[in-house]
Amino acid sequence: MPLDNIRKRIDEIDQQLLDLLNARADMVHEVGEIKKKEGLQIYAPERETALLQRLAAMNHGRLPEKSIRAIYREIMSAALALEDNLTVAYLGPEGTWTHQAAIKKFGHSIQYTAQPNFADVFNQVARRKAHYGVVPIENSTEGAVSHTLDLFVDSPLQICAQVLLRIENGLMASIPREEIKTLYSHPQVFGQCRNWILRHFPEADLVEVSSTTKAAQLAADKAADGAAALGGNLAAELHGLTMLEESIQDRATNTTRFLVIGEKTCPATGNDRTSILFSVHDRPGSLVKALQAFDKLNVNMSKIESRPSKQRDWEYIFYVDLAGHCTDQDVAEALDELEKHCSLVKMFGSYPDTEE
Ligand SMILES: O=C(O)C(=O)C[C@]1(C(=O)O)C=C[C@@H](O)C=C1
Repeated sequence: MPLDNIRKRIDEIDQQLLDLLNARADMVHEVGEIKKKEGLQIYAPERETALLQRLAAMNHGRLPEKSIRAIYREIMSAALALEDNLTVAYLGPEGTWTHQAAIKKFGHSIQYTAQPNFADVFNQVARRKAHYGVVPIENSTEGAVSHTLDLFVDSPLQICAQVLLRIENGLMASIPREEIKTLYSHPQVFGQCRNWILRHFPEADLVEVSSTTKAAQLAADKAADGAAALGGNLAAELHGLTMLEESIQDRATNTTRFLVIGEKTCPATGNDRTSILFSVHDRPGSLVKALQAFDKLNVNMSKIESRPSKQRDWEYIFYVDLAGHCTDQDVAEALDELEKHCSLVKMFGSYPDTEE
């Protein structure tokens, strides 16, 4: 077919697509009205998971699953913006990895509000200034983000979804590599790039700052003093820096898991994860007995962390992730059993155990 004819055909298909997208938007508007009337959550991760799985199974065309997911992420983002002026708080400033994780989960049509620290992300959601919040919880190289864990102890908020993001850090600056004397970055990023720093900049001063975007800003402002930053592409772009070296993290698969927090948790999808915290009585064997609850009911524990309780010295809170949903019979029974051995048990969410 000649090029002009093909383009004419594309124009016709686009017209059909647009009509269909608007027909979908009409239905989404109705869903929004029902949700408002019945006080249901606007964001429905369980529905999104089912929809994406169904589309992947149905798709026999030329488009790869990755592209279908990206297109539908934006279609659902537009839907969320239509149903309500959906607002998501994240650990800012703009350009941080958390910002990128939030966009990966909620797309470009909704509103975002950058917060200066973790506590403010929780507060914005608890005070209903934002519908949801996005915070990092653990990195595959550096481990737990303890600040986030601590905030769950007293928070009424629940986890409703997770996002996994591959973290590719680079060296960015506006000066040549030989002039670099100081490296700015977030402590987690220094941890993720520890060996690379030792190999390439053993003499440099390392200065920890609150975010990679802040680090990029300082690298731009203090270039004359030999400043550079470690962080992602978006932070470099925002502050007009050049990426002098990409992908400098010690592990190529370096990934951070982020959580979406809101007022309610998510219904079961068949592939879920449940996050709880507990503390045990100060008696011999009590931690072992508590953990045996999971073994007894054959519930897989995918993670355990401990943090000081901050109530009494040498008293700890344990954070555990379980495979399954809190409404699954085995998980529910294991939690009942756990309660018998603990001074405190708190469930803070069951959500789809997505791989991205
Ligand atoms: O089905 C819903 O509950 C909707 O709100 C619609 C829709 C969609 O676009 O399909 C939009 C957002 C939700 O997170 C899930 C699905």
